[in-house]
Amino acid sequence: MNWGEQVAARRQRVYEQRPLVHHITNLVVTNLTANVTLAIGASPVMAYAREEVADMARLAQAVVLNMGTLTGEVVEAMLLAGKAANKAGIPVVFDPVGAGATPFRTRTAQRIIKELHIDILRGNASEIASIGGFGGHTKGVDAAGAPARVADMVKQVARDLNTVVAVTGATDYISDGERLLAVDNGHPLLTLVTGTGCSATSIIAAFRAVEDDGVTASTAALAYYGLAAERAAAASQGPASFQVALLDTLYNLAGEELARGVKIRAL
Ligand SMILES: Nc1ncnc2c1ncn2[C@@H]1O[C@H](COP(=O)(O)OP(=O)(O)O)[C@@H](O)[C@H]1O
Ligand SMILES: Cc1ncsc1CCOP(=O)(O)O
Ligand SMILES: [Mg+2]
Repeated sequence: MNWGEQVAARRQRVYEQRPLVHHITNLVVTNLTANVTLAIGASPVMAYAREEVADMARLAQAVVLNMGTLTGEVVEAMLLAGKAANKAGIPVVFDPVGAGATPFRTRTAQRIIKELHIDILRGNASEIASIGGFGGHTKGVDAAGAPARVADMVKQVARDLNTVVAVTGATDYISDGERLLAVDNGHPLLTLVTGTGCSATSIIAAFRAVEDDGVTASTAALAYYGLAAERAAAASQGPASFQVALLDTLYNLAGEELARGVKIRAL
């Protein structure tokens, strides 16, 4: 099977299996990421209370931990959910939003990675640079300083942390420390809608729920998402119509059309 066919097959699996994705996410993107998860055929649930996060995580087929609007209570909830998921063998996908911007965020990202088994770490280049000790700085939640050779950094951080790392940007890079893949799909309008990185993480989690290999799941999810963005941009006048078109395109994009449009390179 070529990459295009593999992407279409994973997208079809999500649609058929409708995995439940438990999110502990941020106040900004809660609605968008729930709708993105529904549009691709999966099922979102957002639950934050320390009293229930472990139970909810055990019901899910994947867990998203997203530290976008962090509080002390959210950190405790993420650790409880993550530990329950780890114990039950449910994949955990971590989005370290804003790591490198403040000491609290950087410290929390390190703590989550240390105390939990993270299946996939997805962030922008400066968030991952900060976690991996590659310097750089994060401007709020947006990528700012990052090393020149992002691809090398991704592979090195994946190796150091013994996990799958997916770094997004104009080109996305995915590695488990051995394999290294690049995805060239995407559109600059994605940077003008808040929550599009968080949505990438949600789609990766849904794909990981139906695909045990984290590199394949992340690569397929990002190619599908990036191609949907290209198609949506072609039918949009600006960020607002783009956000609406993106949900519609994610819902409709599948099969041959998806398989033909993906741009994936092995490095
Ligand atoms: N300049 C760009 N051109 C095309 N696609 C992009 C560009 N920048 C980011 N993307 C895409 O936008 C999505 C969100 O990525 P990114 O902006 O890096 O995340 P975050 O919002 O967490 O910083 C990803 O799917 C990525 O491929
Ligand atoms: C703007 C903002 N502030 C805290 S979380 C958040 C959303 C970040 O979403 P994304 O990383 O997907 O752009
Ligand atoms: Mg982000």
